[in-house]
Amino acid sequence: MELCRPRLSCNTEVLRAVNCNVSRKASNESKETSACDKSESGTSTGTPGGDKGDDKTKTILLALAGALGVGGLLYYFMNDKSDTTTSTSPEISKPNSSDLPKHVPYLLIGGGTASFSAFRAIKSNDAKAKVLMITDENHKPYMRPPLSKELWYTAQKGEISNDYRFKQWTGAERSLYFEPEEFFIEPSKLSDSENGGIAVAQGFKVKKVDPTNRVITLSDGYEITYDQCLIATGCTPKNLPIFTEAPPGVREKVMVYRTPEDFEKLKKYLDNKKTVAIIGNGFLGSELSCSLANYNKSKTDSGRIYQIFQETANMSKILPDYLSKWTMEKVKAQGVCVVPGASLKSVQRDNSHLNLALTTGETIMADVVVVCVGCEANTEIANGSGLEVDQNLGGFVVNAELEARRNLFVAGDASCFYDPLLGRRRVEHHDHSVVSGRLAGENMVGKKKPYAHQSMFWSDLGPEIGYEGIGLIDSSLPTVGVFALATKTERQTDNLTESSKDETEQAKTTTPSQDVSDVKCKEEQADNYGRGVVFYLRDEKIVGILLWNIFNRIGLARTIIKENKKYEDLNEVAKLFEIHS
Ligand SMILES: Cc1cc2nc3c(=O)[nH]c(=O)nc-3n(C[C@H](O)[C@H](O)[C@H](O)COP(=O)(O)OP(=O)(O)OC[C@H]3O[C@@H](n4cnc5c(N)ncnc54)[C@H](O)[C@@H]3O)c2cc1C
Repeated sequence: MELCRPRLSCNTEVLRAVNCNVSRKASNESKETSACDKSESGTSTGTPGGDKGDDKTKTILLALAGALGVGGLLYYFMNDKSDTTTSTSPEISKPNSSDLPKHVPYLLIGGGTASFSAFRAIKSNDAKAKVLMITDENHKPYMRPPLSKELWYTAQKGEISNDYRFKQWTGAERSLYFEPEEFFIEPSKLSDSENGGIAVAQGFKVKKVDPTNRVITLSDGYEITYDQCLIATGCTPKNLPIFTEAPPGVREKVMVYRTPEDFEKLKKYLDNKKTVAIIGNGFLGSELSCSLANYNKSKTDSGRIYQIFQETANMSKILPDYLSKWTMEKVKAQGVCVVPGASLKSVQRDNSHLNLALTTGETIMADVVVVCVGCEANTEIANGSGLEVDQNLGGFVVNAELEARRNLFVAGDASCFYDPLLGRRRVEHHDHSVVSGRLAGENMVGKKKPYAHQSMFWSDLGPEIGYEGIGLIDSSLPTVGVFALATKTERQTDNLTESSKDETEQAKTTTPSQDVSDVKCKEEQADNYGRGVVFYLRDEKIVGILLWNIFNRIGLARTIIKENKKYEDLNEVAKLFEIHS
C-alpha cells in the first residue's frame, strides 16, 4: 500500500540566492522599513506588490459607501464573509444526512491520513468490510505534506491539476488524493455493497459519540450506530489574539494554512505579486517560507516573503542552537526575509495592506499574513461524549492500543497515546498518522496490538535541506551532533512510506564506510553542518535521532532508539549512519 512520503528529486539546479539583509531601522515615525533588500535588483522599496487592483476596489467601496451611507457599509463589515482567519473548505450544496446509512460496521470520523490508513488496515484484514468515513471537509481523503513543499515546485512549472498532482523527490508524479473518486462508493449504496468498500460522507460534522450505545450524532442531529468507531479528527491551526480580536479589515488579510483551499488562496496572492508575512518558526512556517521564496524565483517581479518569529533562529524548538542558526542563514539564502527575535506589537490596516509593528521597532508592510504558530487537537467531540482530553498535551487520552473506550479508537494528530517506550505523547506528523491509523484499524478488527512502532517525521527547507527525525526531537534535551562536510546529497527515498520491518533489517546490516575522525561538530565550524546526525539524550540514553541531509537510515535510527540504552562513544554510533557516503 502506498501511503508514502512524496519527495522531490534533489538534482535540482542551485537556486539563485537573493541577498536578504535585515535592516533594523527604528521606526518611530511609523514608517515602513525595508526588512529585506533584494540587492540583485537594486531596489529596497519594501512596498507590498500589486496594490493597483486594491486601490480600484477601495474607490468602488468608497463610492458604495457614499451611495449606501455609513450604516450600509457598517452592515457590510459586520456581516463580512471574507474573514479568512480559518482554514475553509469550498462551499458546496449541503448534502442530505438522510442519504447516510443508519448503521455501519466500521465508522471513521475524520477524512485525513489517519482515517484512511485505518480503512486500509481494516480492508486488508476484513476484505468485505463496509466502512463509512465522515468528514467536514469537501474533499476525498488527501495528504497534507506536499501543500507546503512539492506542490509549490510543481506550481512553479505550470498549472496545478484538479487532483493536485505533484512531483515527488524521486521524480515520480502522484496526486495529493490517496485514491481517485471512482475508488469510493456512494454513502447511500454502502449497506447494499456485496464486497463492501469505503464511502465518504463529505461536509458532515460529528458532534458527539455515545460509546456505551455505540452511536454518533451529526451536527444536524442525525444518528448512526456502529460496531467499531475511530476518531481521527486531526487538529486546527492556532491563530493569535492580535489577529482574531482585530477588526474585519485586518482579519480578511490574515490566514492559516492547512488545506488545498489555503494553497489556492496563497498562490493567488503570490501570482498577484503580493508580499507575504509568515508568522512562526516551526516546521510549517519555515517550510512554507522557503517554498514561497523559491516559487517567486520563477517570476520576473514578485512580492517579498517575510518570516517573523520571536525565537533566535529557525526550528529552534527542535534543532540545537548552532544548527538552528545555521539553518536560518540557509533559509535567508533562499530569498526569505527572516526577522528573528520579533513579536507583533500592533497591526493596522492601511489602505490595501497591513502594517505589522514589531517589538524590535521595525514595521513590516504585508499584503497577507499567514499564521503558522502550531495546531490544536480537534477534541470538541469530547464534550458531551464523556471522553478524556489530556490537559497538558491536548488530544483524546487513549491507551497503548489507541482505545479511548471499548470499540472506540483514536489515531493521528488528535490522539494522546501511551508509548510504552517514551511515555505519553501526542504527535502531529504524517508518518504517525499512518502508523497510528493502521494500528487503530488493526485493533478495530480485533488484533489487540499495542503501540510499538516508532513513527518518523521529515521536513524539507527548499531543495538543499532535508531532514528526518524519530523519537523525542526536542532542543531542550541534551544533544550530541556529529557532522560531515556537505556533499552532493542523494534524496532518493520516497519516505511517505510507512516505515517497514524490512527497512529495519536492512539498516542493521549497515557497516561504517569511513572513519569519523574528521567530523565537524563545533559551533565555530558553522559552515559545515551540511550533513550529519544529532542524538537527543534523556538520562544519557538516546531517545531521539535527527538525520540531517541523510536519507534511507531511519530504520537504523529506530533500532537504536528501541535499544533504549547508554552508549560510551556516540561517535561510534554516528559511524553507523555513514555520514560521509
Ligand atoms: C501544510 C502541512 C504540511 C505538513 N508537512 C508535514 C511533513 O512534511 N512531515 C510530516 O511528518 N508531517 C507534516 N504535516 C503534518 C501531517 O500532515 C499531519 O500530522 C496529518 O495530516 C495528520 O493526519 P490526521 O488524519 O490525524 O488529521 P487531518 O489530516 O487533519 O485529518 C482530520 C480530518 O478530520 C476532519 N474533522 C475534524 N473534526 C471533525 C468532525 N467533528 N467531524 C467530521 N470531520 C472532522 C478534519 O476536517 C480533517 O479533514 C503537515 C501538515 C500540514 C498542514
